[in-house]
Amino acid sequence: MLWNFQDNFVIAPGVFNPFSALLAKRANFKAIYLSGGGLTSSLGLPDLGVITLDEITWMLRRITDVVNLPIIVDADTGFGEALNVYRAVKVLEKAGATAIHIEDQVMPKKCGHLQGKEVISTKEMIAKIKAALMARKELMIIARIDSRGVMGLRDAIERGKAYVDAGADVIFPEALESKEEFLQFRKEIGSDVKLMANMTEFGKTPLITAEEFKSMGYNVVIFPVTAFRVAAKAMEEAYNAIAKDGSQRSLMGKMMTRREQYDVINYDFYEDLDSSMAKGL
Ligand SMILES: C[C@](O)(C(=O)O)[C@H](CC(=O)O)C(=O)O
Ligand SMILES: [Mg+2]
Repeated sequence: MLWNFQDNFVIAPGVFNPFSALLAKRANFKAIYLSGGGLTSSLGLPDLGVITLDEITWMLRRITDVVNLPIIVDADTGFGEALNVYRAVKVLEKAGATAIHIEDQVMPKKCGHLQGKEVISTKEMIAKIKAALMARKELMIIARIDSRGVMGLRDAIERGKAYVDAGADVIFPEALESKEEFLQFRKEIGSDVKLMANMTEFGKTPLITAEEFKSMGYNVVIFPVTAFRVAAKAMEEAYNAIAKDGSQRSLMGKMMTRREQYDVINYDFYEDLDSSMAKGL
């Protein structure tokens, strides 16, 4: 689905499968974010660039099959060099991505909020951005800068300017460490550049609200792994309770009911379709 930037400010919560995406839509979000961190964890894998283009595309297709919302896709480093970025953009756009972000880390990439990251040169990243622009039809290209934790804020700002000059549609300064840094980044990059912020937990960025990001002039804010982390804790509790009590009695009040679950997946539509088929329509 095409991006509608008319609002000029969008909150995109992270999703990691179609069910989570359906829940985000029911909560009235106008866009969603397919998180590499959430997806890899749900596969029992680390977010170190070990999943393939095919794997994320498969999940993107499953999500866009059932949820009609703009979706930003985490394309990590673009699955290789500029040539791989070119192909990734073709494939992800065809599978329904509205925007993708590619980041300037070397492989193996890491979560942007961890220590020990390394970045590629500005020149190499510009080649990736240009390849992405050549490949896209309408997909938005978000350039993620991972250098704040490696070379400092000044380097991140300079990269931001260079990525804008290369034609990136949106700039994503990763893992800034305070509101002051977000403000300084906005000030120095200029008011006409679209900016995305990442409000992940347990990382380098303190908790900042969407409203605060909006007032600091950011255009998109993602909450990439929040729902996954809450769900993970709830699942852990459920397994432990069953293991301990041999019963789910203590969990009943915490569950989505069967009715609610079926409403999310539009169950009745399929039942009705089946019965009208049986009656010959
Ligand atoms: C935004 C992110 O790229 C993601 O994959 O969701 C991660 C989030 C996280 O690990 O908390 C990131 O690198 O910040
Ligand atoms: Mg990621």
